[in-house]
Amino acid sequence: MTDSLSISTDALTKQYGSTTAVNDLNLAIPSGAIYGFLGPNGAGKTTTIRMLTTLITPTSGTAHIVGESITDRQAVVSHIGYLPEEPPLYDELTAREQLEYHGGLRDMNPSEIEERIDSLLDRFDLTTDADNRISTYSKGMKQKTGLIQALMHQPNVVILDEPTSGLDPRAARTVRETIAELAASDTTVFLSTHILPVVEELATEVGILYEGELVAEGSPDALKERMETGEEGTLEDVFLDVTTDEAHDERTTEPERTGQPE
Ligand SMILES: Nc1ncnc2c1ncn2[C@@H]1O[C@H](COP(=O)(O)OP(=O)(O)OP(=O)(O)O)[C@@H](O)[C@H]1O
Repeated sequence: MTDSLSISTDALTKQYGSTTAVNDLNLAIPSGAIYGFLGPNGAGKTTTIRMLTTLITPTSGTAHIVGESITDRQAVVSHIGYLPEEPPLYDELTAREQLEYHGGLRDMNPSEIEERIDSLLDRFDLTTDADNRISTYSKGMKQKTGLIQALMHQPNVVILDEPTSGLDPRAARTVRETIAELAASDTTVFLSTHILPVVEELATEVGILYEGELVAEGSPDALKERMETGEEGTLEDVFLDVTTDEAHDERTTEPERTGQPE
């Protein structure tokens, strides 16, 4: 069952002491989806991503990436490309060296490494700076290098945390186009961002997390319809509607009400 899904979680939960950062999360994301993962600050998005990328262990529950359990770090890591909020880069290297090093870690062959680096540097307008040290880069240039690093080994699942953060409008557009192309070639994109218009434009499915729980899920259109935001409604309206304590209280009492006659 989980084999047909790119990302699946079953009652995934993470507690830090008395704080439940992620509570009983169930996701079923098919291959080629662009899944917009939303939630206010502290909702549990990064914690979820860190579990999916095997960086932290769940307190309970399970998760699979392309059918591989997150308990099998090596298998999972071979399927994913991950861009965290702060890209993991060595400041003393140049972007080209960093990417060559990463390609080696990913067991890519040298000619494939050079080919992918050249084409991605070109796509993200980084060719002229590729042989300068990362320590001299702007935030946006580091972000682009991190993104190339996440994509260069052509993973099945790409997990992006605020991928357009710090990018100028042209670079941000390139990132959006790249995300759409990845999905068109059946790569699954798990996209966490606070920039809701990007999600509205790209996502096939959206999940909204609030206080560690998934409080709404569906296509952007379906969510807007369900929330009766009206024709002018946006994903932001849906987001603001479901991420309040009042909405949360209503939801938790809802099961008792649904069985009652009107
Ligand atoms: N290492 C940790 N130790 C203790 N508590 C933590 C730790 N990491 C996260 N938390 C707590 O878990 C909850 C979820 O945090 P998380 O970073 O996953 O949220 P987020 O949705 O990614 O937020 P943001 O949008 O601000 O990045 C918060 O209450 C946070 O304080």
